[in-house]
Amino acid sequence: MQVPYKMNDSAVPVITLDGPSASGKGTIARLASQALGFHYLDSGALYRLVALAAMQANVDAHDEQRLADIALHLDVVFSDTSVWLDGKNVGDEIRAESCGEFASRIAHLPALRAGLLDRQRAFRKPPGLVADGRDMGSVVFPDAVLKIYLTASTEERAHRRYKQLMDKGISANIENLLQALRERDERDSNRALSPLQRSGDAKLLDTTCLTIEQVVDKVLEMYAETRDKASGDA
Ligand SMILES: Nc1ncnc2c1ncn2[C@@H]1O[C@H](COP(=O)(O)OP(=O)(O)OP(=O)(O)O)[C@@H](O)[C@H]1O
Ligand SMILES: Nc1ccn([C@H]2C[C@H](O)[C@@H](COP(=O)(O)O)O2)c(=O)n1
Repeated sequence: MQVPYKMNDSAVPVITLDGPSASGKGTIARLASQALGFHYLDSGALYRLVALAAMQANVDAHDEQRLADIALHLDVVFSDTSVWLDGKNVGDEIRAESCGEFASRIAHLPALRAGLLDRQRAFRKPPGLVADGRDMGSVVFPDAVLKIYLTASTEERAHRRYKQLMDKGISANIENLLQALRERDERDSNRALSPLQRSGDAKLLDTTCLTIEQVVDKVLEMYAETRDKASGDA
């Protein structure tokens, strides 16, 4: 397990991107982190890894103690191109819709979320971090210098996911994807703990009509404005 950066965490800038499924959080967070030379945290991947490990061990979605135990003891390595669980490349397996669905069904459990907290915070290392998920700005990094709520219409998100699956040679049906996205949004937004919601201090970025490049530019612009303001205030 990684050792959290302890000296003065608050000196390490964090940009958070929270939002619904298939809004583009992962794509944008990764590209923005590369542009800034920052570290990148895909928090959804951690929930998916717990889901995958649980499915492989036939753990019930209601067995909070065992799921929390899995979360605490995940043997995971992130590389630039993939994710390794117990020494096995599971990059494709965790991206499966079934894995995302199971992750969403277990993500409401308090002990599981608590079990992933330190692991997520350990990604905060100099020179900075871009983190994407559902509760990055509200719970995991409440002192982030820039919080963005990234979204797009449900239809556009379903279209993006459809194209993503087709490009990978996985057959999909747009109506089923729409339905699955609506159910996932509903579940992620209505749980009691750390629900997906735009917090008051998060900037809204609706990407429905924007290209990936335009969204990345917007995020970098917002970060530059935040830094300019901070140096003006100092
Ligand atoms: N602005 C955009 N315009 C067009 N396509 C986009 C845009 N942003 C992202 N995409 C595409 O949409 C798909 C979904 O993006 P991505 O996987 O980054 O979403 P996500 O929010 O991280 O999803 P999840 O929460 O399910 O992990 C990808 O194929 C990505 O290339
Ligand atoms: N910060 C997070 C990240 C993810 N989850 C849960 C809810 C999602 O539906 C699921 C999969 O995430 P994705 O890879 O689609 O971003 O994991 C969460 O509760 N909190």
